Amino acid sequence: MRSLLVSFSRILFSFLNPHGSLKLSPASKVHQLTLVKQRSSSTELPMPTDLVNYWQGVFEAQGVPEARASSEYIVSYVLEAKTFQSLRADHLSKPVTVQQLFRVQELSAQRLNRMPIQYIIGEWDFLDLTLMMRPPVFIPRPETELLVALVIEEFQRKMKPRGAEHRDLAAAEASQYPMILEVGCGSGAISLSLLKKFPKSHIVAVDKEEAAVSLTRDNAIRLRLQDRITILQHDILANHSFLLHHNPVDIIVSNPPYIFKDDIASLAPEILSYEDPTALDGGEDGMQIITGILSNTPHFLKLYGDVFLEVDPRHPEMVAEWLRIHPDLHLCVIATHKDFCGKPRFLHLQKG
Ligand SMILES: C[S@@+](CC[C@H](N)C(=O)[O-])C[C@H]1O[C@@H](n2cnc3c(N)ncnc32)[C@H](O)[C@@H]1O
Repeated sequence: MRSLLVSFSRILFSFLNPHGSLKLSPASKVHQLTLVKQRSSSTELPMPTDLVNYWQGVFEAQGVPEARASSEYIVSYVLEAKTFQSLRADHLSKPVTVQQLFRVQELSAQRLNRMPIQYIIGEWDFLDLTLMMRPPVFIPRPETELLVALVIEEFQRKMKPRGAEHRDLAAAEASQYPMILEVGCGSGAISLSLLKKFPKSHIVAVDKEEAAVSLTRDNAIRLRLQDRITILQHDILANHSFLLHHNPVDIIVSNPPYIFKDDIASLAPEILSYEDPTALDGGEDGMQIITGILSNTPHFLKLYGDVFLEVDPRHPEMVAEWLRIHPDLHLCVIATHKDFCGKPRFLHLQKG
């Protein structure tokens, strides 16, 4: 019994010191003793639930946000399950292996360095898609799912024209396989979700960054959607010659970089240290890419075409003001939609 305790303590010691420099709080030390006591009577390796509890304690002690969720994601990933809840009973009822224990330690050390969990496990769900994630490409946020839902709603509304709303039959038919341009595709979350929903659509997805273009391409291939998407590395603020080969589109959609320059420094360490600043920084007033997109609508967008944008809650008024001094664009704000927190987050504009 004594040798069992000693060997488990050794394993535990190394797994308690993922950095060597990590200082554990007194609470974690108490937890360490409890864990040894609980497990030493049966086996020298911890059970998955003990491991989750343990790393949750370490993350909490070190001020890592979403400590429980982070710990559960890491342990379930190492045990090859999507979520901790989906782990089968036979997994939960036997101790982890030494390899699994060290893999959890390795990934947890990354989390202690504030790497987002999405980069650690290398994938993330967006609507009904599982997308690969790679730093520094922007990690899709839950509110962007609402942006996609708005685009889908608008398509579906146009597919069922009635009475006075029925502009013309050709437009209604075209809306069944709309041509779409996404500016700033990142991991491909928006474009690929729309392609999945609209099996006849074609999308042109552009991004300034090579890492984003390459990740969108890899995700498109993984989801077998590569035949209906044209992915281009392009800066929307540069000339638009890239679109000379493409017809104007029915829809432009974008979740552009829209953070005000002064707000960038106050973002969480997860974002500041790992995500590409190009994906976030919208310039002094957060409007740089937004106005870049709107200024290009004469070249990109069909008459009666729609623009859907995710923006900062201060932007809807600023965009309306900006459009007042750019009447030549013939764009009008159709609606502003709120996010989960009730903040004005999405703009629907139309050309006509
Ligand atoms: C907030 S991220 C959105 C990514 C993805 N659409 C999503 O919602 O998860 C903004 C994206 O715009 C790209 N971007 C920034 N400036 C750009 C520009 N001038 N032209 C094209 N893309 C740009 C960034 O590289 C980044 O991938």
